[in-house]
Amino acid sequence: MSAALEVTGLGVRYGRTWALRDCSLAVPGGRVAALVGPNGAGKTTLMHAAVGLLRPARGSVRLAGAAAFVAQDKPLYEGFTVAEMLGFGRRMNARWDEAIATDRLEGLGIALGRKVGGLSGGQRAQVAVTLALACRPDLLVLDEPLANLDPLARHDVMRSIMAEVAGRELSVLLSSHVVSDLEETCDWLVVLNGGRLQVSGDIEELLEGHLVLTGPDGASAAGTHVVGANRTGRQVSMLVRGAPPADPRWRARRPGLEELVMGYLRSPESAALPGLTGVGA
Ligand SMILES: Nc1ncnc2c1ncn2[C@@H]1O[C@H](COP(=O)(O)OP(=O)(O)OP(=O)(O)O)[C@@H](O)[C@H]1O
Repeated sequence: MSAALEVTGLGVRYGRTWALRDCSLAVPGGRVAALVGPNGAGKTTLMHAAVGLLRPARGSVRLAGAAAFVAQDKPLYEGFTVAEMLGFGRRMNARWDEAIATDRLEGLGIALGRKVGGLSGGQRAQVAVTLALACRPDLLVLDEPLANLDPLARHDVMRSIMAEVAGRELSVLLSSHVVSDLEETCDWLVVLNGGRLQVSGDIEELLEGHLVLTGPDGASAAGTHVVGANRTGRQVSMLVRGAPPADPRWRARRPGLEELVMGYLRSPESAALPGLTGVGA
């Protein structure tokens, strides 16, 4: 399948400060891509550039179709009813599909007559996602859709997004600070750190292409690519890419998604991008 989103040599700056530099990535169609990184990494900036809300200083963005964007603060009119929000969406979007919106809200048990201001955080997130889906996007871009939601609501929102991806030709790019929320749902990982792209790839291939090694300080790491290392007393724990080193004192296991992300974020100079050995595109 061709790329749902292709970003080439992207550079964005606010005044004199570069928020994104030399960012190139491609998210294949039909994927749910997680965009993670610390505060100020450039996630919102990348999303804004992807959906055309800002013009990059350098590089280009290519989308396979139409994109819909849900901003971080889920802008909804407090005084409107849900039905009035749908009316607003209908008037603003030529591609609007009313049945998508009403069926989804009915399935979620959100009555059209409810005032937006009286909805819970989870219900507001669901209404915002519904408004975006009713525009029949090919790419749904969600900036921290799970922020301020309790664990149950986070799970419900992610599960409902998964159901949409399974039911139609849709790709999703969503940012989050809580990596554990993404593990079940996302199959593509993009890590940004300090305005630079560190990781872009298929999550399964990334996890299979890395190992966590633990062993005594002084064990040789020759023959492997070290992403980052942690020392506790005389023990060393390392995230490595590719084959394990020959030294038999190492114990090796596969990393979890959070360990992989943390390993890269702690070592901003490391990168796992298509074309590097041991990492799938
Ligand atoms: N409108 C703006 N004017 C000036 N600087 C900005 C503006 N928007 C973002 N920045 C800066 O650009 C950098 C990237 O910001 P961005 O909001 O894209 O990061 P983020 O990864 O989404 O952060 P967070 O996780 O905190 O939402 C930061 O250093 C931020 O201060």
